Amino acid sequence: MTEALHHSGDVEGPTSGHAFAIPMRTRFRGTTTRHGLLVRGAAGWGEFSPFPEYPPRECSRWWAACWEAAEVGWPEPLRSRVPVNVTVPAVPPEQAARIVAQSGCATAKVKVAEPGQPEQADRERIAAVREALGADGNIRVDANGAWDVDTAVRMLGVLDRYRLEYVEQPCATLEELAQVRRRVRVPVAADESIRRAEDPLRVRAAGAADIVVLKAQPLGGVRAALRVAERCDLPVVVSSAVETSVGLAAGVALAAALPKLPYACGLGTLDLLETDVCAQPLRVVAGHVEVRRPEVDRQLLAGVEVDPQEWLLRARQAAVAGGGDAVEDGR
Ligand SMILES: O=C(O)CCC(=O)C1=CC=C[C@@H](O)[C@@H]1C(=O)O
Ligand SMILES: [Mg+2]
Repeated sequence: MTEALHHSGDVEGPTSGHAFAIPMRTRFRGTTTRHGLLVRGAAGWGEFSPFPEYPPRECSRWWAACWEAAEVGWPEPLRSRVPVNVTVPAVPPEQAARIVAQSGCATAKVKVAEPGQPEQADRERIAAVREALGADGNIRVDANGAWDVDTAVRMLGVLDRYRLEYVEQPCATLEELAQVRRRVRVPVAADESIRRAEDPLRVRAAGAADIVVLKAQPLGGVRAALRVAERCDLPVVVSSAVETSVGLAAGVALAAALPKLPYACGLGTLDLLETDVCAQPLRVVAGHVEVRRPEVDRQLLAGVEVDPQEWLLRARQAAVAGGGDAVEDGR
């Protein structure tokens, strides 16, 4: 595919691109289809795939990441492969155990506090994951900010019987994270408080986290995420935004460029999608993902392609809302 990214500069966004709709193997983050836009620029393919409810101002960082991938490229890698965790959605215990057993990963990140599910479902899922991982495996849980402080303290007391590596975003606000940190043994990782914040750096001043979750697309690209890591000066873990191999390649480039990688990365999410747009997808092999940049396969893309107009408009609105951040963030 040879077309370049047709755009009137990064401040006005793309005039051409390929929108996709890919079914998911299991419901994750409240959806069963992953949507987004792929654009081809001088440096390669970029993915713009903010979640549907995000407003243009928040999507501006997602556009900056896409622009960096398509027009600028990424920093040189420090490693040739990155360790990854398996991602376990809010599924029944038997299915959770199967996902872990088939993954080849030594670390599992398990969704808990799923809206509409009883607390017992979390206890059963974590018990099954511990059984499947064995005593030496690492288990981290992600509540996506759904608990209040008292519920977080109580639930972490129960779930830590299975020995938790850390809890991701137990509550919604920095203040609540800081309160939970003072009351539980389990380390606290900030995710939404980083990627959805006007100022991701407030997390350190608030004493709200032991660990910072870095997602390349939501933070504005690889270089922007590296700057957040440097300024937060806390241990970091890289995680995806459940992208195709195009978007995942940015997360892999981020994990490859970090000086230290103390935690397995949440970059094994291609398995959540029924299919991909690359003939050599960034799949997990022996608990790792290779550091490389897969090419888009035209036939695979055609199989999931949808009308791009809505997504081109969304990307242009994000670019305008960013007002040129892409240039600053992308270089
Ligand atoms: O970190 C992982 O294991 C996979 C990525 C992942 O869990 C998420 C990706 C994007 C949004 C959320 O649904 C979720 C997260 O909160 O980290
Ligand atoms: Mg999270």
